[in-house]
Amino acid sequence: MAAGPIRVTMEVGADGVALITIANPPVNALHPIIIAGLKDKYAEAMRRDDVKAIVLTGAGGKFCGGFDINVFTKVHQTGDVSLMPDVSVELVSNMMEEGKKPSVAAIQGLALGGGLELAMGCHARISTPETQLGLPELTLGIIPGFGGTQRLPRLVGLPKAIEMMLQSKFINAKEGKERGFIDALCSPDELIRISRLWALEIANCRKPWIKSLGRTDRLGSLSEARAVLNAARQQAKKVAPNMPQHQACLDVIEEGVLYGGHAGVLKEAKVFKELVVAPTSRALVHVFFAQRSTTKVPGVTDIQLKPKQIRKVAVIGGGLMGSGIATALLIGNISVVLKEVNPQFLQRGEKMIAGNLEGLVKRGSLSKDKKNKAMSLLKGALDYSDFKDVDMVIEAVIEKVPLKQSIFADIEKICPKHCILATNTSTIDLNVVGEKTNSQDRIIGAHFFSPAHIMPLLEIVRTEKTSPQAILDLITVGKIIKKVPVVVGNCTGFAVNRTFFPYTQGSHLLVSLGIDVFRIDRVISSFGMPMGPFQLQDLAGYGVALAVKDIYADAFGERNLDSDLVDLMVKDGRQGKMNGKGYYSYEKGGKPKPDPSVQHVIEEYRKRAKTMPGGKPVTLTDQDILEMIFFPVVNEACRVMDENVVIRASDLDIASVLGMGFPKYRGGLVFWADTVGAPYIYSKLSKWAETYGPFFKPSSYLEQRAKSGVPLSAPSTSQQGSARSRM
Ligand SMILES: C[C@H](O)CC(=O)SCCNC(=O)CCNC(=O)[C@H](O)C(C)(C)COP(=O)(O)OP(=O)(O)OC[C@H]1O[C@@H](n2cnc3c(N)ncnc32)[C@H](O)[C@@H]1OP(=O)(O)O
Repeated sequence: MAAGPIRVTMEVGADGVALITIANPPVNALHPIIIAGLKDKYAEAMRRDDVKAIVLTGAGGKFCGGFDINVFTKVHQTGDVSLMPDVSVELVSNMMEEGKKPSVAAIQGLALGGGLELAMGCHARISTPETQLGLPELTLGIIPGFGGTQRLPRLVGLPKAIEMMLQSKFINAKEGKERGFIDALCSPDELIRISRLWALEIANCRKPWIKSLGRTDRLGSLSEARAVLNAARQQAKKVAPNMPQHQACLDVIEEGVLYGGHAGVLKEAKVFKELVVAPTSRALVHVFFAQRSTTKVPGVTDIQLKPKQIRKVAVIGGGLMGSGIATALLIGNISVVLKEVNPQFLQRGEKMIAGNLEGLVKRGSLSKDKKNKAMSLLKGALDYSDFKDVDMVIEAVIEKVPLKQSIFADIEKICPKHCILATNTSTIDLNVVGEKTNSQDRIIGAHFFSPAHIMPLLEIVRTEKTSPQAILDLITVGKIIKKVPVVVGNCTGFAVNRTFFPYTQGSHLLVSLGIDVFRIDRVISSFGMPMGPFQLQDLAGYGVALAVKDIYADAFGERNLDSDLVDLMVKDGRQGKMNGKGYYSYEKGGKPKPDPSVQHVIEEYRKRAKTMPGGKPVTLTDQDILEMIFFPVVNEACRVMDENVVIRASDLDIASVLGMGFPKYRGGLVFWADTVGAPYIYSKLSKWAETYGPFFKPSSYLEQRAKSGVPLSAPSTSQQGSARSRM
């Protein structure tokens, strides 16, 4: 047993209770050392005559965050599934549940995944009320592997267990108690004492000695179980069509319903081993760690700076973005001054914020009390008098350079010296925004995605002059308001919009070649994007597309595709979802319907584009369509990495997943591209560049990676001193 922070300890009290404690900060993950320690201590406890009963708990106020996910990464790197220790049968079933002495789980903070499965192998569960309980394994592309698929349905009933596993929904211990899953609730101070007494009561037959796996009372009749499972299968087919773990989890649950818990546990172990090496698990485990590494920023988070407290933020502009940003800050308990130019606009902004908060209450993600508290932190303003003590300003006005420049010149004079001056611009160069100030070190981009109170990504844009303190402070605010911050360099479109500019343009090029708009959308949605590029354009509104057109043309030169499709749409009286008329037609409350009357606009576009070889539509497979849209995006991602706009490739994976809805189960854009392979992408792009022009021309980064066989995601050896670095 390791002597360091990773260890399992056992103390036997005079009462005859052995207290076994898991210690592996920060979440007591079940590292193989912990598993070995648990087996060791359980064996000892069973052997010793002075031990009558066992209490299992976690150190530092947390029970356990589940099996150590780092081990999955090792399995993925080596392909060696034997790195997974046998826990399900050997430890949980044989040593704990079937052990000759009773075990009680003393739960605090969280019991997730393998942690909750250990608790379910105990004969009773005592918990503090707010403890989070859940089996989130499916989010990692696997299923619970320590018996959870069998014990959870037996403890909370089939429908609730399926919801908790398939949707990875947590419940708190209070709800667990109502469902009979948790035996008693108590305060943290009382937890161990009460758990010890409970364990002794079981040992003395004064409380029931319950083995979860043998229970059937909560499973319902066979026909009821079948109906629940079938409904869940249909639902999974709809919401997770490309993810094998959902159907696999239901199959394993069904095995246990039909043939008993033990048979279910055996099938679970087999299926778990198959899934853990499958591509979905590789991708999702990659995303888990990638998401947590975005806030590790060299030169910022590793130089012992302390984040300043941000208590009050001014948001300039109460439009869609400004009010969304204000909403996110208010929910995070940060006071907001919302500044507008006239009372009408201010009122509209305040109304939008109230509406956003109300929407969250309706969805059940915000309590009424919290909504009222949030509203009480909001103050409207028509001038800068309330800016004297703000810690941060976020400007969210329309994308006009002179307007932004004059705002920044004004706020520099009024705000305190420590105040961070942030802009929510999605395209304009930050050096231009701050040109008329002497505060370049405090100027930073806080690029939220719409709707800002819901979308999880916060792109933090730094220039060469932005101070590490300003970056750290914005990262900290981002975390407080539950966003995933990704720090990127300053360039046109920053990381997300720049990488994805060919996404829309590629879809236009395909249309000009004669491919049907709705087929393109279907292919892209079946790949896993939330919607296709045309539906997305309808949703975003054509204003954005028109506003960035010239900016992209200037910045991207010959690889920019000049398309007038949107201009023609506008000329035809279409504004997308906004006026109910785009590529699709929209009725209130209804689903978007492909609009056949858009065809004449498309025909006109094709006539003008003259891209079809010999004037005839080209024939493409669905795979061609997918590749012709995504490979140019990967190509731009290569340039973004080459210029160090992102710190690491995995930041672009997270930005693509959270900012664009790239399917998480494909690991993000660059991870996916590496599974396809740089040589293949390079050869395809080269061929298309010859046929269709420079839009497809491979970047030198892609060419070099394709020829050297080095993955796209591997850090470049010359990264530090790159002359083109944007950091
Ligand atoms: C066989 C079994 O059925 C299989 C399993 O048990 S699979 C594992 C199931 N468990 C999970 O999926 C839980 C994963 N963890 C989480 O959801 C969240 O980390 C949490 C809710 C526990 C805590 O969240 P939060 O407080 O925001 O902290 P967060 O930044 O996520 O995590 C803190 C650190 O713990 C690490 N960590 C959390 N859970 C971990 C785990 N199960 N294994 C390894 N490391 C873990 C994180 O990587 C992070 O490390 P870092 O500081 O070096 O970046």
